[in-house]
Amino acid sequence: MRLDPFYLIVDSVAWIERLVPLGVKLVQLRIKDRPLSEIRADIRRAKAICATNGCQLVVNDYWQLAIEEGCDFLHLGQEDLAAADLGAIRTAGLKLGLSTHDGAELQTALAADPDYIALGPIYPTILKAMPWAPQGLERIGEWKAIAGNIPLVAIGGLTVERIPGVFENGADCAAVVTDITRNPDPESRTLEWLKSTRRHDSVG
Ligand SMILES: Cc1ncc(COP(=O)(O)OP(=O)(O)O)c(N)n1
Ligand SMILES: Cc1nc(C(=O)O)sc1CCOP(=O)(O)O
Ligand SMILES: [Mg+2]
Repeated sequence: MRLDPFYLIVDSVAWIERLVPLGVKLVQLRIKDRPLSEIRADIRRAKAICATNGCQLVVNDYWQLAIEEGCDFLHLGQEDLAAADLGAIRTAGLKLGLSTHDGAELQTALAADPDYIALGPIYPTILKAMPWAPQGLERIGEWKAIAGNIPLVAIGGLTVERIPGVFENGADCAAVVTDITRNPDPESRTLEWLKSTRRHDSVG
């Protein structure tokens, strides 16, 4: 499966409305701590915006809502995966991306036959507290050698300046939150990400 090399992750549909029309082709809606009714409404709206803009929407965590709302791509962490009904997810035709942070998690992820594997945090992240030390760039190559044809997403502390390193070490895709959402000019930063990642698109 081909994955766009630029993976934007945001915490509201307002960000999707603002940034996806700039040319983003892969976006994750990662909402935390909001009522289910609001998350459902945001998923519905995000789905419509993404369809209009030819962008792949990935829903984080909320696998039942993703099924009920007819979405087609889901991201789960290891704890999410343990609590989810993988059969129901596959029956619904959802593609599935999985987080990994160590070798055991990579084996668990591979056993679930994912559509991509994410490795992180590559660098320190300010988004959330993480028990794992930064993986560093070399770990990307180790993961790619094991993951083979499964697309590999690098995540955690990535910036425009750090893009070349992750692709040179074997990542297929670079995911980002704060380098864009906490930038004083998120639109311009998104355009910089689009420009810098495009040259790493295996399709061209
Ligand atoms: C592309 C991508 N990679 C990793 C994560 C993290 O997922 P998870 O470990 O479940 O943590 P939360 O994002 O749910 O806090 C991700 N969301 N996306
Ligand atoms: C949500 C998330 N998951 C990670 C993992 O390693 O699984 S790192 C991360 C945060 C990514 O945000 P930023 O680009 O701001 O560092
Ligand atoms: Mg999760």
